[in-house]
Amino acid sequence: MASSSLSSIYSPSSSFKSELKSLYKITSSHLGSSTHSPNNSKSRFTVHAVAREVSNDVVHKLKKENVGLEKNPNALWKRYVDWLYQHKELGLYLDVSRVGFSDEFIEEMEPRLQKAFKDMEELEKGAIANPDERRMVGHYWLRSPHLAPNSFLRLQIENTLEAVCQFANDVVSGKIKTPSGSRFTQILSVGIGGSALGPQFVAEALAPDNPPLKIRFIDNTDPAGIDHQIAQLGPELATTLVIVISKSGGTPETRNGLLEVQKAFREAGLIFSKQGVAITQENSLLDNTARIEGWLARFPMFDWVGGRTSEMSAVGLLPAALQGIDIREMLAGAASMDEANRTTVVRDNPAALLAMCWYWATDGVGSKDMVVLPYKDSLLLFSRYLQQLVMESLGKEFDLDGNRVNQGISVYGNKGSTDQHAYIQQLREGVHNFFATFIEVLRDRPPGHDWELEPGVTCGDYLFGMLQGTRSALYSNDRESITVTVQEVTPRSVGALVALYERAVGLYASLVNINAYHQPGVEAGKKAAGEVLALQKRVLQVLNEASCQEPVEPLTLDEIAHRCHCEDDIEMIYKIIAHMAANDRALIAEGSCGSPRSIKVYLGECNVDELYV
Ligand SMILES: O=P(O)(O)OC[C@H]1O[C@](O)(CO)[C@@H](O)[C@@H]1O
Repeated sequence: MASSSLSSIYSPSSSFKSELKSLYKITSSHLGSSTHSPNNSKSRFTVHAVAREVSNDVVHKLKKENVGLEKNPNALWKRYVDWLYQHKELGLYLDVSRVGFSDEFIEEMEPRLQKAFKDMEELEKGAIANPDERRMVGHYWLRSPHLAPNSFLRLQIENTLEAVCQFANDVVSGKIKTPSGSRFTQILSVGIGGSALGPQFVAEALAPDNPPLKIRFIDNTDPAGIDHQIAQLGPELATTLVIVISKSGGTPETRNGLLEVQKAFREAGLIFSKQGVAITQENSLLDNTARIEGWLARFPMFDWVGGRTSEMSAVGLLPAALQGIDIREMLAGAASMDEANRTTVVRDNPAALLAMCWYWATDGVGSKDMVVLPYKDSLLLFSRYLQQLVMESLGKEFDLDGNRVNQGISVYGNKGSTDQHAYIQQLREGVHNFFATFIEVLRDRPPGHDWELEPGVTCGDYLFGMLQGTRSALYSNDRESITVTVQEVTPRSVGALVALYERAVGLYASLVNINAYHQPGVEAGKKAAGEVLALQKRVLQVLNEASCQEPVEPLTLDEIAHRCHCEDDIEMIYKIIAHMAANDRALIAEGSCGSPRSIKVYLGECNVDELYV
């Protein structure tokens, strides 16, 4: 695992380090001050107060015995080399040396990790790994179809990939044209959550400067946001391929986005169906709509692929291919990473190393947040992508045995070094409630484009220095970090990163005994939103009746609540009225929204048709 060639790259005695001292306040305040002082209470690794006894008894005990992170440079260098994971073919390294796990902890975790490997093996063989929804979990087959548990699934995957490639080629080459006979120039992707975050991340990371088709996203039900995207397209709406992505085919935000886009098409005199593509489960509402309306194309989303792990399905592959991104390379990178992650030797398994470090750092109960800091602009959206992957997978109320555990790990981050000028101050010196993950990219620019902005120093050297400096600065103050290094941002390395984190999440879920593949908590918010909209309809009906009277009868909030038989919902009724008034859909006859008890409301128009509904 240890690479001798890396030692020169990462040499702790590099003279460049001293030059960095002047670069950044936080960095300069500590570099060189690395004396180990086990009795110094400031450097003690304190156990987070909320660590519970559920699954973290081992880590809790071991951390208490651990008096501080290793600070001796020689011992640290040894730890670095001993634990460095390298995937030669992918050019990917994983450094966990700045996480303070002890040998005893490794020993204690070994059987748990072996159990997690076994769970993963069963999952890959087609076990019902999502017991609540009685579903298989097959995102790993998407990049290795031969591993699918039967030939039907294998063919489904292969045929879909073939269809995606064919369709993308035909659109890019101009064989498939717009109704007016010109080439497609833009993609408008409509989807939310896992049906948006992967494509957004990959577009930002990999789309060339001048892609064959440029991509835009509608990932919300914010009317102003939708208007903005459509306005930005302007006359190019006529050459826009609209890809509507929804696994369930019934997500309200996505449906609204579609209806808004279809309206824009009608107003522009365009035929939506000739430019619309659906990616969804067979026979979903969206699938049936697309089929009945005769959309340009439909691609399947499989029951056994979750939204947040769908980047290697048609969801991620079609938009990527249309932007000229080599999707077979993405798949190959993911497949190689999966292969590496199948070893049961923990040290050689990067996903297991990540899961183990998360367990250590968060006491196995999410007591610390994961701050993800890619030092590369094109990887900006990686942290956002990981936020859903990790939090929707691990944030669970109950474990697999029905115990209330309230698990999860919070994820946030944007990019370095930008964030150094925003919140790194708190990370180094403030509340100690996180561990960091640095994502490092060794290649700064394509070959032949670099130049020295100072003698011997390039712009990329500064970025490198900021990363190394921040890592050191955090560590010297007992803040743990993981570093994932890739040579370059390529389709292959991006595929590998996606696969690495998908597997780490799956293994961690086994360690803490939860179902990573369902999301029951999301339903509560969706249900409540539905109830608000139902209440709004009743309020409108009551207001309409009063507004149709001669003379019009403005109503107080109490009167509205009473007539709706919803006295307990008066606060929500007030919010509905305030929202409608702000959008000129309800008129305030007396008082103002600032003093709820004073207002009297009516509708500007009486709708007789609605009176007896
Ligand atoms: O692809 P769909 O079915 O529209 O769902 C979008 C997102 O909504 C969620 O179901 C959560 O509400 C996510 O898991 C999913 O990625």
